[in-house]
Amino acid sequence: MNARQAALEIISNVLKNESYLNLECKRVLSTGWSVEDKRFITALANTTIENLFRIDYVLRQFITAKRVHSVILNILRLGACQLLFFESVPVSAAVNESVKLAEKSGKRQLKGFVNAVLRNLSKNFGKIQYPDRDEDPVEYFHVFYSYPKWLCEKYIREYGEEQAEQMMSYTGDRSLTCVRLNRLKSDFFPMESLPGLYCEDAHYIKGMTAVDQMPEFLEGQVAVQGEASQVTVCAAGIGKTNTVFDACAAPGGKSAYAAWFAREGAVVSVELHEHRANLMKRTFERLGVKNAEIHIADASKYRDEWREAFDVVLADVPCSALGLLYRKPDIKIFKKEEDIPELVQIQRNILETCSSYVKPGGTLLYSTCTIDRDENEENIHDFLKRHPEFEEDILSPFLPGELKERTDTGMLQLFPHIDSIDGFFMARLKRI
Ligand SMILES: C[S@@+](CC[C@H](N)C(=O)[O-])C[C@H]1O[C@@H](n2cnc3c(N)ncnc32)[C@H](O)[C@@H]1O
Repeated sequence: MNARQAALEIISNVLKNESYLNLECKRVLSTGWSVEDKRFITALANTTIENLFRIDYVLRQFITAKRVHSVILNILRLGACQLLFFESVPVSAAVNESVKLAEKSGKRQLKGFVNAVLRNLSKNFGKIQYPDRDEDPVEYFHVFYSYPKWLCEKYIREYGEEQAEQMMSYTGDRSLTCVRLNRLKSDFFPMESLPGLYCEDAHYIKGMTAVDQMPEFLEGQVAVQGEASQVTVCAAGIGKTNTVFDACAAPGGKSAYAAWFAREGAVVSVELHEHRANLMKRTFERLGVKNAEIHIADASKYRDEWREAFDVVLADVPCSALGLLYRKPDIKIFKKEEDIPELVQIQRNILETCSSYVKPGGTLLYSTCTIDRDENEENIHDFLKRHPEFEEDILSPFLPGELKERTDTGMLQLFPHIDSIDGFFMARLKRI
């Protein structure tokens, strides 16, 4: 298998099975590729998925056939992606390798078609038409930034055109991976890195294609954890002897960090799905977490044994993950507007149940990795209206570094294009 065949397998599986792009990349890249190949395959698969609506829009200007076989369409998508976004790939390589890919995929008879479409595209770059931005900004954003129309409408409505465009055009630096120093195993960061933007324990490693193969990862000195997720745990203000309840805990990133803060206390980590709870068990073993106990359970179902038992309750609820779109572009393709009301209901049920586990005087930290007012601020307003025993607790004393300046309330919405980290939301509530 060559690099383009690998990219074809990745995007075909993602688009056909709605499987996660990062997991498909990991699976296909797990065997015998050079570092250069890994980088190229990852970049090609990611860029194609990230720009899928735009690539399809451009291709439609060069395809006259009514229907195109799915394998050929995916080959054309990869070819067009190289022509549009990969300056380092010569036009001849993008076209010829796509033609070869058609043959290798058993579609010899369509080699001429692939050649004609891509050659035509390469000769007519200047004539590619995009929707008119002034006439139809939603259509323009949808095509140009490859965002689903419902989300373009929502962000323009809620944030205005200028900020919506900044949100959609942000890509971050894909060569950096954020990891956390695991102080349970090491007092100093064991490898070359760039410092975190806000958190003391956050470090960025450059150009690493498989962090989970590094000895420092396998030995548990570092944990792969985005900086926004680390900020969320800091925002909970967990003390050394605290008892902590983590309602939606797998794969265990926040629980493991909480276990360090509460190193003379205890953590209860609840997860609905057994296979994800197993991932968390392995995370804890690797990181040397000994004070966290795993329960496979539905956090929205009340358990009397946990009533008013915890100093800190983390409710890092399942969400639409819109704050991760800049680095997980497959979410843009598959997330539907209709998914949100159901998520809101799940989030409210979990928040409702888990709030009763907070001791009087204790803290409830609600968080999501999304930018959606219904799942974030609206859930908190609804909760506070019905629970006078809770009040917003000012976040800034608990936030690291410059984030202290980002809010003067108990809530904070982070934005990738403003804060250069994932678009998390957090709300800190105190039980009176
Ligand atoms: C956003 S992820 C949590 C990430 C985790 N807190 C971390 O930092 O690694 C949400 C998790 O909640 C789990 N989940 C979904 N519904 C749940 C429920 N009703 N009770 C408990 N866990 C649930 C999902 O399986 C998923 O693992």
